Amino acid sequence: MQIQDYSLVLPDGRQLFNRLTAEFVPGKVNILLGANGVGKTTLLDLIAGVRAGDRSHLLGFPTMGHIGYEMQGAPFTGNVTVLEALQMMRVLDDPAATLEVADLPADLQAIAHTRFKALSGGQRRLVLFTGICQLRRDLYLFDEPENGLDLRAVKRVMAQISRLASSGRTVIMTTHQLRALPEGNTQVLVLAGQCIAFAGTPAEFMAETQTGSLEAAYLKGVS
Ligand SMILES: Nc1ncnc2c1ncn2[C@@H]1O[C@H](COP(=O)(O)OP(=O)(O)OP(=O)(O)O)[C@@H](O)[C@H]1O
Repeated sequence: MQIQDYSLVLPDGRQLFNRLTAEFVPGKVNILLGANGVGKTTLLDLIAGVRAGDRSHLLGFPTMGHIGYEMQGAPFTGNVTVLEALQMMRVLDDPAATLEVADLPADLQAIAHTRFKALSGGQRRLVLFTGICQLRRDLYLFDEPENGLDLRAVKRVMAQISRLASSGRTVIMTTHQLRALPEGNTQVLVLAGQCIAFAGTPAEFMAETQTGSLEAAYLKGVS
């Protein structure tokens, strides 16, 4: 899955991408890093097809119906319960599917009948994440999936993302939290200077920047 030679100028005249080329490795967690405002969400929106753009620069990506995208923000109205929200997402794949409280991850069972308007921000994110993961998709896009989650929830989310990749699905995620990344098969892509400034394994990133941690590599790599 590749983006080739993609340039984008924003409506206010700022150039966001300049001949950006990126390769996302199938069956891996591809972790997109970069400073605030550098264009990570814009790239995910483009891949997902929720942002208009010249798609001739996108090669090998599945079509929209085969992509699961956890965007920032919750797409449900306040009166929908957690169980109803997950049920609604589940029928996207299988109209006859039913969901019981016992089918939910342990951390969501206790709030299964709570309405969205009564959930915390982190709980809303967890519901949305869980709903996306229960869909069978070839490509999953997660935009800062750890955002607002407590440490235990972050571990569950990252473990689930690792499982998606080890089951052969491709994941592209953005994050600002380098201390809690998915384990296993990961590739780091650093978006800086309007293009992908580095792509490789976390170990290669540290070797290239001659640093001993991913945080140090990031700070050196994007400067
Ligand atoms: N609706 C919009 N209209 C105009 N400009 C926008 C819009 N949304 C985003 N931008 C601009 O596009 C640029 C990239 O935004 P984007 O959300 O992709 O960055 P990001 O790398 O995901 O940032 P962050 O890490 O803060 O989430 C920013 O400079 C932002 O000002």
